[in-house]
Amino acid sequence: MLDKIKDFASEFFVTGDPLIYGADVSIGLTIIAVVSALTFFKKWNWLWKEWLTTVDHKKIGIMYVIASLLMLFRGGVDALLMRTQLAIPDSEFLSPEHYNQIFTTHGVIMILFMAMPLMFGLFNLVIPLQIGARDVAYPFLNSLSFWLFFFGAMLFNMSFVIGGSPDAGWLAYPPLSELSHSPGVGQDFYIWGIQISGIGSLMTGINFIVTILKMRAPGMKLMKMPMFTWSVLSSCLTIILAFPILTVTLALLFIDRYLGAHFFTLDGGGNPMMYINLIWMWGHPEVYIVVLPAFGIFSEIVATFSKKRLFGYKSMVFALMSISAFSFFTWAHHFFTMGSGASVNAFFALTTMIIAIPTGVKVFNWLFTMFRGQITFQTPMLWTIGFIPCFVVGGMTGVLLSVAPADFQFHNSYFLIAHFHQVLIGGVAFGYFAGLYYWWPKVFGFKLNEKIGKWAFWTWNIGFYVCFMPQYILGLMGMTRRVSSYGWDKGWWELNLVSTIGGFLMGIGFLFQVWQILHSIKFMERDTTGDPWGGRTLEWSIPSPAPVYNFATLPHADEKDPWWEEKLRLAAGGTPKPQPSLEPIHMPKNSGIPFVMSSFFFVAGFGFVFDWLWLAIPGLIGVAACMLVHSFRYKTDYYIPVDEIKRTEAAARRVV
Ligand code: HEA
Ligand code: HEM
Ligand SMILES: [Cu+2]
Repeated sequence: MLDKIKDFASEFFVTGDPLIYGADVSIGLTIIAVVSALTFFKKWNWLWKEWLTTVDHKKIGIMYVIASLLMLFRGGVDALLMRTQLAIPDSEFLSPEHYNQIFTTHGVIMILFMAMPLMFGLFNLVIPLQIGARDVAYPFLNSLSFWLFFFGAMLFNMSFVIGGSPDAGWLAYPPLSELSHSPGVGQDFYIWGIQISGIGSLMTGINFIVTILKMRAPGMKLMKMPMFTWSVLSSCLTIILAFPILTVTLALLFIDRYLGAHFFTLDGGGNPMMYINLIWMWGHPEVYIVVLPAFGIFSEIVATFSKKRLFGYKSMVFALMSISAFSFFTWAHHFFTMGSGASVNAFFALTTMIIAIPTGVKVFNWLFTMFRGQITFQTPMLWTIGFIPCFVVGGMTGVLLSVAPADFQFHNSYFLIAHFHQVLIGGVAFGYFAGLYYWWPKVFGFKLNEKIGKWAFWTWNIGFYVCFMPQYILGLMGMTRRVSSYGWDKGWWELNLVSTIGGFLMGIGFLFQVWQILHSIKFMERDTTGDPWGGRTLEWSIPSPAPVYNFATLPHADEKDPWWEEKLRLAAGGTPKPQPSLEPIHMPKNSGIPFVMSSFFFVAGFGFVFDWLWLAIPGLIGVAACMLVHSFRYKTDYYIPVDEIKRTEAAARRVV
C-alpha cells in the first residue's frame, strides 16, 4: 500500500529538483498566508462581492493587470534562471531537461499570460472611458473572459508543481509535442491551459469590437476616435480572425495525443508541416495583436506630452489596419528553411518586408508629432522615447531576417532571439509600461512616484541593451537558440556573461517598479484634478478614479481630442456646454456565474490532463449547468437613481 502511494506521489508531484521543492513550499506557504489573512480580516465576503463577481470593466481591468504583473514576475524569474545557466560555459546549474521546460514556460507565459492579459487590462481600464461609454458591450462576457484567462493560466502554471512542465518550446512543434516524444502530462497542461484562456481571448476580441463600433459617445465618428481606440479595434479584428486557428490546431494536437489520431505524425499519413503552418497562421498575427495596442498607447502619449495634435491621423489609421491585414500573409517567414521552394519563400519575404512601410509611417508620425512640440519628460513619455530607437533596431533586424536566403544563416540563432526580444520588450513591454504609468492616476486616483520611475526606466533600458545587443553577435558567431550549455572553446562566454548581467539589470528595473508602486501607495500623491497630464481625450474629463457609472451624463464628442478642444474653448472665455439633466443610469448586475463556470472549465481541463474522465465529465457538466442557469437569469440589470448620482458626483467633484 505504502509503495503504491509512493509511486503515485512520485508521478503526481515533480520530485528530485531542489528548485521545484523550494517553489512548492513557497507556493504552499503563500496560499496559507492569503487564506488566513482573508479569514482573519473577515474579507471573504468583500472579495466575492466586490471582485470575484464584478462585471465592472474597471475592476476587471485591475484584476487583469495584477494577474499579468504576477506572470511577468514568474516569466522574469524563468528568464533569469536561463541567463544564469548560460552565463558561463559547461554550467550545471540547470539540467538540459529543466532548461527545455523553462524556455517553454517562459515563452508561453510572457506572450499568453503576461502580454495578452496586460493588454486586455489596458483595454478594460481605458476603452469605455475613452469613447464615453458606461461599460463594455457585454459586461457578463467580459467577466467570463477574465475568469477563463485566469483559470487557464492557473492550469498552465500548475504543471510546474504537479506532473511536470511542458518542454517542447512555446509553439509545441510535433513530433516533439506528440505522445511518442512527450509522454508526460506537461504537454496536456499546455494544450488545456491555452485552450481555456484562448476562448477568453476570443470573447474579449468580440466584446471590444462591438463596444467600439456600437457604444461610442454621440458625435464620435469612426475617423474621430482616439488612436488607442483605433489600435484596439485593429488588434481585436486580428484576434477574432487568428484565435480560431489556434483553437483548432490545439484541438487537433489533443486528438492526436488523446485518441491516437495522426493529423501531425508521419506514420498514419499525417504531416507535422501542417501543424507548423497552422500554428504560425495564428502565431505571426499574434505578435502584431500584442504590439498594435502599444502603438496606440505611444500615439496618445506622444500627443499629450508634446501638447500637439497627433501628426498624420489618417495615415496612422491606415497603417494600423494594413498591418492587421498583412499580418495574415507572412506566416511562412518562420520556416523559410523548411523547403517550400524559392517562389513560396519569395512571396512571404515580400509580404513581410511590406509591413516595414506602414510601421515606418507610424514612427515618422510620432517623430513629427514631437517636432516643435512643448515636450515634457515625465515617465510615460520617457518610455515612449525609449521605445522608438529600440523598436526601430528590432524592426530592422526583422527585415534582415525576412531576406529568405540570409535567414538560412540567421534562423534559430541568437540573432533571432535578439530580434524578437527587442520588439517584444522594446515594443510591447515598454508600451504597456508607458500605458500603465499614463493611466495609473485615472485608475487609482494617485500618481506613481516619478523619481523611482526614472530609476526603473534607466535600469530597464540599459539592462535591455546590455542583455540583447551581444546576442546579435552571438547569433552571427553561430550560437543557436535553445541550447542549455556550450563549451569554453566556442569563444562565446564573454558575450554571454555580459548578456546575463544585462538580464539581471532588467530584473533590478522590475524591482524598482515594485518599490515605486509600494512607495506611491504609502505616500499617496492624490490626483484631485482628474487630468494630471493635460490630457486630450474623454477619460480625462471625469474625476479619478472614475465613478462606477463613468459618465453622469453621456459626453458629446464632435471633434478629435474632444476634451482638449473643450479646455481650449473654456480658456478662450467660452462657456461650458449645457449639461443635460440627470437620469437614472442603467447598469449591469454582478454575477458569480463566470467565476463558477470557469472553475468548472478548470476542473474539466485538469481531468483531461490526467486522463481522468471521472473528473473531466463532471467538469463539463458543470460548465453546461452554468450556461443553463445563466439563460434563466432574467434580472441582469439595475438602475442607479438620480439622488445617488448627485451624491457621487458631489463627492468626486473635480477641484480645478
Ligand atoms: C511584437 C512582436 C514582433 C514584432 C513587432 C515583429 C516584427 C517583425 N518581425 Fe519578428 N518575430 C517575433 C516577434 C515580432 N516580430 C517573434 C516572437 C519571432 C520568433 C518566434 C520564434 O521563432 O519563437 C519573430 C521572428 C521573425 C522572423 C523569423 C525568423 C526565423 O525564424 O528565422 C522574421 C523573418 O522574416 C521576422 C520578421 C519581422 C519583421 C520584418 C517585422 C516588422 O514588422 C518590423 C517592422 C519595423 C521596422 C522595419 C522598423 C521601423 C521602420 C522604419 C523606421 C522605416 C524604414 C525601414 C525600412 C523601409 C526597412 N520576425
Ligand atoms: C526580462 C527580460 C527577458 C530575458 C532576460 C529573457 C530571456 C530569454 C531567454 C534566455 C530565452 C531562451 C533562449 C533560448 O535558449 O533559446 C528566451 C526565450 C523566449 N522569450 Fe524571453 N526574456 C525576457 C523577456 C521576454 C518577454 C517580455 C517576452 C514576451 C513578451 C519574451 C518571450 C520569449 C519567447 C517567446 C521565447 C522563446 C521560447 C522558446 O524558444 O520556446 N521574453 N527569453
Ligand atoms: Cu512572424
